[in-house]
Amino acid sequence: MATLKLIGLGLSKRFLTEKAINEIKSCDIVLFETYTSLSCDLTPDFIKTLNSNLLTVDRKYIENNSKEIIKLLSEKNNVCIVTIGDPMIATTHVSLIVEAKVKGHEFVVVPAISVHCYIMSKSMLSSYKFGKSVTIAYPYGEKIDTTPYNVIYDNFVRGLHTILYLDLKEGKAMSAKEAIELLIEMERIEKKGLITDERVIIIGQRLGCEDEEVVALKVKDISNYKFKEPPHIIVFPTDKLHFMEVEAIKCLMK
Ligand SMILES: C[S@@+](CC[C@H](N)C(=O)[O-])C[C@H]1O[C@@H](n2cnc3c(N)ncnc32)[C@H](O)[C@@H]1O
Repeated sequence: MATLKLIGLGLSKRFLTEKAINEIKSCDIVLFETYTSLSCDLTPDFIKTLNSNLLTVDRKYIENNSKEIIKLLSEKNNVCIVTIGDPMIATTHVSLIVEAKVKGHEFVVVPAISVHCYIMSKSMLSSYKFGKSVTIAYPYGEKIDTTPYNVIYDNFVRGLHTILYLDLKEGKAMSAKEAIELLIEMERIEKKGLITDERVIIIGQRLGCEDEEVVALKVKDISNYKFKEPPHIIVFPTDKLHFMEVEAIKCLMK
């Protein structure tokens, strides 16, 4: 019997906890999954300085190789899967824990600062008023899936804010500008009046890094705004704002 550990790294080196460092050092095998998020400085080379027995793994490895991971555990290796951000927020590794537990292994989850709570905090909006989150994905061929638009709309009319994660596909991270262009396309299809020139959204760029930036912008000003390199995340606020939320957004306006 061995232990499967899901370890969160936080957003950057500055947010790596002592607990995560000690757990990584104690693993027999470290699998660094690099496909659910990205960081300015948490690289495989850096994690190797904590534990040299590291393998960088992609979605295919994690999703198709659960047998390999269970085999490593059966050979009495403590296996650690390390993830940027929190290992359980907007990632899907829980099935590995369930499989390991069924086979008689132990598990440990090491939480970490997630981009989800980081942007909630930096947006200064009421944490009680966030609805379902959604990912804006690159279109599949010509087809634009308007699910994100409808999730935002449902939250919006219920007085709830929406966190928008942006797609990460084959190493390419979607920018806030690309995401807004897709939402404008979705508005052309759905026509519910959600995405207008005057609508204000909040954009977090490179959160947790030295050069992070959180700004509120009107949709009409996005095309001329000089964004930093991704990763980016968006908060789409409802228009049913508390007066203090109105003031908070003014503090972020460019
Ligand atoms: C699917 S979420 C994974 C979240 C991760 N499990 C966590 O808890 O932080 C990844 C997306 O969040 C956003 N993101 C992640 N890190 C970010 C950062 N440091 N700054 C801005 N956005 C970020 C990007 O849109 C990225 O594609």
